[in-house]
Amino acid sequence: METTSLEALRDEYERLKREINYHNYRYHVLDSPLISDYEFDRLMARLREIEAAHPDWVTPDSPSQRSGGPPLERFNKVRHPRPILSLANAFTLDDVRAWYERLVRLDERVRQADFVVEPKIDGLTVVLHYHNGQFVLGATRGDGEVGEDITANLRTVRALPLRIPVQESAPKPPERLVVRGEAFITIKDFEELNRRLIEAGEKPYLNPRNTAAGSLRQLDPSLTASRPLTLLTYAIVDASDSVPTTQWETLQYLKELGFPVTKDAEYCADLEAVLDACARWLDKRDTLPFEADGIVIKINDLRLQDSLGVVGKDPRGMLAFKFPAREVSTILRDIEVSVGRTGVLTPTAVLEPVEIGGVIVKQATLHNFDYIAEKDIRIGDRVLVKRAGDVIPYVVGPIVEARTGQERIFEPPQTCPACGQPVQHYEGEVAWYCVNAACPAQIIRNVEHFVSRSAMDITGLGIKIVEQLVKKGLVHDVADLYYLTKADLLTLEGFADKKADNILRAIEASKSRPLARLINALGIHGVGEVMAATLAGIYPDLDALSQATEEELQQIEGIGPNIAQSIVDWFSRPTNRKVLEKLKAAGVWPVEKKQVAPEVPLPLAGLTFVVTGTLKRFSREEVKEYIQSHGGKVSESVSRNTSYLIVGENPGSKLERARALGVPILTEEELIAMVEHSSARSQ
Ligand SMILES: NC(=O)c1ccc[n+]([C@@H]2O[C@H](COP(=O)([O-])OP(=O)(O)OC[C@H]3O[C@@H](n4cnc5c(N)ncnc54)[C@H](O)[C@@H]3O)[C@@H](O)[C@H]2O)c1
Ligand SMILES: [Zn+2]
Repeated sequence: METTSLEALRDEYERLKREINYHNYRYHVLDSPLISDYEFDRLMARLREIEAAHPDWVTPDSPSQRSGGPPLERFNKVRHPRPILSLANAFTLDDVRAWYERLVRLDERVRQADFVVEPKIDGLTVVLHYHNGQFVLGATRGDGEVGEDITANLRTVRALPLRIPVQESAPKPPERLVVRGEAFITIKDFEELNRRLIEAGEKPYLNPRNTAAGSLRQLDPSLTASRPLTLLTYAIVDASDSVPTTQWETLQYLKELGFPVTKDAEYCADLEAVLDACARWLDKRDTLPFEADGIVIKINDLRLQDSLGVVGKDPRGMLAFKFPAREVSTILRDIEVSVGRTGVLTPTAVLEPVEIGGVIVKQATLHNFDYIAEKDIRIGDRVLVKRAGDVIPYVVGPIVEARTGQERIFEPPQTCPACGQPVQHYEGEVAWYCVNAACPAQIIRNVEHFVSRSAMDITGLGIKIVEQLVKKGLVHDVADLYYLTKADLLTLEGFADKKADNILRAIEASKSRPLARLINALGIHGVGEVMAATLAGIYPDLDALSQATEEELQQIEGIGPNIAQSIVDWFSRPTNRKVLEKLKAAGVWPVEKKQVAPEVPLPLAGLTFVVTGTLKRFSREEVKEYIQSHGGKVSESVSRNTSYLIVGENPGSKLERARALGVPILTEEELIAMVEHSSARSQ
């Protein structure tokens, strides 16, 4: 090697050591990492590569020679009875085979060895001391030799037995027993914790691991107690009496004593079984209730394992097989907003391209504008991006500690990115909408809805044809359908005389549809079939409807302030008015004879309703307004005072509760029937 490149390598090595030591400090001491574990592991892998080529460069202060971080000053120190070691990593099945081959060369007995594989819980190592069955001391790993005394905090962890054996019938433990385990937060509890924080207007946590670590290292145990920490144990560090000599028996033994032990450990008779388990676990990882970053492969015979010794901080007889990365950090360059087919504005993260689990990711979802605000995600932030299974990559949140001050707060746009028209927000909904009937981003869907069975019912105009019409520029809004000529249609793929004639005839026939269908066909937010029929019963034509005020509309049964606002807003938009003019000019202008609505007592007066699941004819907002306008009350939760539960598709836990309380259950059809029946009766 030339001297210059050797010097450069040496520089890189020194730089890496500094960088890794800094990230170790952020992760282990501050519980506040700046990069993802995946990126950290890559730095470590590079360091090891250099050290393998230049063993003479390695000094005791190299991160490869140390485990964890030094204990914090504010805690009492605990010297571990034996070093609390780390694990070497494998990223491929070949790495696992190579590990095995190395061991066999070192000790022939490994050829006969059996193994245990366990999920590698992404939490915090804890070392638990028991004296005469009493929990007397609990420590963090610290630097592997000396940890922090967090006994008071660990006492608040419910899964930790304060006295063993938990069951009288179990064997009596040795007088002194030191057990190693992992403290962590389950994915479900973590999400629940974040949900509560967001509700309270506080900032959510970024990941379960650092939340668990931070929670256990609080000076105030009552803070720890308020966090949903749990525990799994997997090893005996030290004992004053004889204890099992295999890993498999150790797990059974710990369980007998009353310690929490994973249900997912597997016994493997040989290397083939281990490799098979590694492959299976790549899918199985998602079934775990906690985050796991891999599985740990352990030689079952603990004496053999011990005799193989340690390299740096890693015992030779164990290996971590790491799952492909799912979370990587990168820079959020920009936030782009697009409008979907339903008119919903959706923000997308434009990322500095980054590899996650073998795929280059350049974009990720940010869900909606509320999400960006709740997580305080800013343009220019270093963000964590997650890509798991088939899920579209999404931004987990910003790494606030990495901010430079150059980040920009994102403001949701006031206008639609596709058509430039002002966007609309509805009370109680997260989304922002473009409600322009001529918005190019929504035209295909608008036309599809317009021609559908429950709207203008234009038979033969399927999705493929609608797409062609829009793409060829023959249709810019729904009114254009009535200006199509036979010549236009014949330019479409697969069209001959007869097909064109049929479609023109169907379009012509739709002109005589009743007003209710036309109102439904316009696709006004919050106005479905039921509401359209109500409106058509009151207003003779679209001119009359377009002049209705919000106050006036709110007098109508089934219409509350949101839908009233949505209707008035729709008719006030110049682009939508133009569509109406074109419809009128084409003769699509049904007129209803006006009925005089008699005074009727409200049919749902005195009743309280709760709704669960997705309804077919109403949105949540609509059904609420429908019930309220008919005199009923709507409540969020089922109680003894609930008169009826309205059930849609995929109902939630409210259904079980209603059944338990004997609350009668209705479908939405039954609700409508109830209203109409009692209206008819009272007339
Ligand atoms: N993002 C960062 O800046 C940063 C910095 C430092 C370290 N890290 C991360 O921290 C980890 C390195 O820490 P490490 O030295 O503890 O190594 P490790 O996490 O790779 O492996 C060892 C640890 O695995 C845990 N473990 C979980 N389940 C186990 C089981 N069933 N059997 C045995 N052990 C089990 C133990 O706590 C043990 O300490 C890596 O994941 C690394 O990416 C990240
Ligand atoms: Zn638009």
